[in-house]
Amino acid sequence: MVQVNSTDARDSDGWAEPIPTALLVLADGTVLEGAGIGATGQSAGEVCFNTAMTGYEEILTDPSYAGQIITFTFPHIGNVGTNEEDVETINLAANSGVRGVVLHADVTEPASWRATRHLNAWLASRGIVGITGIDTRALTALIRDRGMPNAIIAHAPDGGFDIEALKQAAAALPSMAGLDLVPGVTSAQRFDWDETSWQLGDGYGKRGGARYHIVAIDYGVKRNILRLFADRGCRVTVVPATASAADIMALEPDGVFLSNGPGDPAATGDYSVPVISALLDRKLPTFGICLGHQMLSLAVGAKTVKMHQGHHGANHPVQDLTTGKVEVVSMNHGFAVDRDSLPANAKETHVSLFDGSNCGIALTDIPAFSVQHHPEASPGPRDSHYLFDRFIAMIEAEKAKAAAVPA
Ligand SMILES: NC(=O)CC[C@H](N)C(=O)O
Repeated sequence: MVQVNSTDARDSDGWAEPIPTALLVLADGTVLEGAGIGATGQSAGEVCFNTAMTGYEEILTDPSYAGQIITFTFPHIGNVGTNEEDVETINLAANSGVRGVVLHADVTEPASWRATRHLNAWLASRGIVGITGIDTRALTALIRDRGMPNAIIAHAPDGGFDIEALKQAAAALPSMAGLDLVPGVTSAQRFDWDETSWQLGDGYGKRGGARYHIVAIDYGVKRNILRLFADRGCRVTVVPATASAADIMALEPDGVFLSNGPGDPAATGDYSVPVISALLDRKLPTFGICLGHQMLSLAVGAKTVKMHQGHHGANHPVQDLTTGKVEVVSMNHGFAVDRDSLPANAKETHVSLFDGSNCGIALTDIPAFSVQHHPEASPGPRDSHYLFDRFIAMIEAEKAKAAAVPA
């Protein structure tokens, strides 16, 4: 059984007998014992592993992780504490993302001038249940062998658990396949975004004049995506996932952005595909990231499939087939576009060098492209920032074409 350092209970001989104060109960009945951190209580999700060595706060606030429990393979989670600035979700009031955190070591003490809070207190304040003392290497190996299991994560400081009830609850959890989790994370209202990237000494900035207007459909958007548009002189209007094509066209966008987000892309098809198809008919420049990439692919008739172990990390090699260049990227997805289902007008542009899965498409007859990875790099390497410039260049080219057409 795993080593725990939890409640300091002593038996009659005076020996410390650690009582597990948290459990991770997998759907197959496996019970992993550890010490609770963060919020008390229990929550449920699909367990994935994330190999990123930096950026746990951005990961823990990425709405794409709704419905999932993250096992971090890096051993120093907590080392830079937490702050108010690195939150990625738009929805500050609640934890609309990850359902739980699994660590091997205790939370590392923070050592960063930007830290305002210890990770443990921050997790509790956001209602995120966590467990430490887990053999994360063994859990990662299990996920590699058997795929991402459903689980219940439970934290009770007095160690009082009804293990049979937890096993039953874990076994009864629905598969992530078929789950539409966008309604739980999308914004309720339309809003404007003008914040630009963080600079040492200045913090976040504000956009000056605007060159282009981007309408971003919020399926669970991350802040840094919006900042990278603002950095490039774009006025950004964020609209809820329920916005119609007519609502979006009424805003007169120069380009449309399809955001990242949680859950099974195919389960959103009833509302995402008709809107995206209608926008594609208008030949508006369109750019999608992650869930947005999967939705653009669905809109042109391709299929998505559930992956065995998914891709979650900040160190994944992806090749841009249009230039031949390899970029190291941030990844977070459990579904993938089936390249064999791509129609003739969708060209594969990016491919994962880990497993060969599809990582990007561009349409040949419409100015639209999308990628599976996270070019916003928050967290992660900045190799893929060029995709935002590629999108701006696409908007410019379309404007030049329209201007060249004789009236
Ligand atoms: N980051 C994302 O947008 C994730 C997309 C989708 N929910 C998946 O798991 O594949």
